[in-house]
Amino acid sequence: MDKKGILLVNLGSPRSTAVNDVKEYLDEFLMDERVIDYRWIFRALLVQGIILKTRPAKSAEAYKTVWTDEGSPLIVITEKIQKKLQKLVDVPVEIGMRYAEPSIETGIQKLVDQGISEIVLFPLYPQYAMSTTETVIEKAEEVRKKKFPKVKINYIQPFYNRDIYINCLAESIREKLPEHFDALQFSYHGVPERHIYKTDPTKTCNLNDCCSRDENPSHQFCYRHQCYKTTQLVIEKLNLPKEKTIVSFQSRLGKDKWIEPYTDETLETISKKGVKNLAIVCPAFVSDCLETLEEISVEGKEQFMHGGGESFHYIPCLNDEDRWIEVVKILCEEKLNDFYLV
Ligand SMILES: C=CC1=C(C)c2cc3[nH]c(cc4nc(cc5[nH]c(cc1n2)c(C)c5CCC(=O)O)C(CCC(=O)O)=C4C)c(C)c3C=C
Ligand SMILES: [Fe+2]
Ligand SMILES: [Fe+2]
Repeated sequence: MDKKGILLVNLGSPRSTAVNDVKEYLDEFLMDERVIDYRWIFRALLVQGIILKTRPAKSAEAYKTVWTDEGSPLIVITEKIQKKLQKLVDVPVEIGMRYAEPSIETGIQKLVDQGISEIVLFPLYPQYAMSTTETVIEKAEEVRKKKFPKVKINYIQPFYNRDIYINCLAESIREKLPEHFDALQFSYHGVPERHIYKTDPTKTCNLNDCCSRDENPSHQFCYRHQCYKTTQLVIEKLNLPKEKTIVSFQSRLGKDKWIEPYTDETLETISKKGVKNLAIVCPAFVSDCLETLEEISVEGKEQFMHGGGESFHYIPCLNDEDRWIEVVKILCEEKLNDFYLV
């Protein structure tokens, strides 16, 4: 029988906080046509001609504030997830990053070196976007066809609305919520509006009321809907009144219109609406990273306090919590079993 293995795929981080390493990482990341989706020549002009001239130095400073002795939080946490999962399953588990090292190719190679020919690949993103799940699958397929044509890969689909995930996220939030808070904010990574229009096969999403409708064929590829759905399901589990919750989108880049409302603008203004004590969680990320530890916990806190806020409580990602590892195990096992059905 063919030997099976698991590859956990996360976004990836620079090799170090040196400006040149950050530049190399941003170059690979932003030249991905599913991240900056302009024609190659315009993408190259924007990324190499403008962004990479100034951003690497600024981002390197930001990375220095979150970097640990073991390395980038995102990589270190993904390794911890791998180690804990490995204790629970009887097939080899490796990790791969969409950008930089250890790459998806390195991860598949490590599995192949152990005699594995059937891989369950888990993109560690709850919600679908062309810059999340889609780019991971595209890259893995490119690598598979070029280097490992005999290997079969079974992909785990976005799990933003799965009961086991929602229960896990809700319990994790419940444990970490402070006793008193005026609102719980769900801040998701943003994407340009154009990405959502582009990936909507039904061309019906208007990025407005339709994202919060219960049934709509566009939802399968609508990142904004999936973020709202995760939020709705979690607040139902937590029994929170909807008025005590806020959804927003963070980490804009460039001049395009990104999905709204924007986290930074929300943080600066909500105290005027009576939110003085805020709890905030970032469910687009399963592991803490630059975007949560710096952009939200540090910059976001400053924005909120500057706007008149009184207390700011950041709720960490699921990281390597045991209940989350259990969910990862169940989702992987479903796909491992799929191989037996084919
Ligand atoms: C969680 C899902 C993510 C989506 C969707 C996403 C889209 C997206 N990101 C950029 C630009 C940048 N993102 C950066 C960091 C970053 N992004 C994600 C996740 C998503 N990105 C993570 C987990 C991280 C942190 C990585 C780490 O090492 O900790 C960065 C780099 C940092 C910086 O310079 O600010 C950029 C740039 C775009 C343009 C985009 C959608 C089109
Ligand atoms: Fe990002
Ligand atoms: Fe939508």
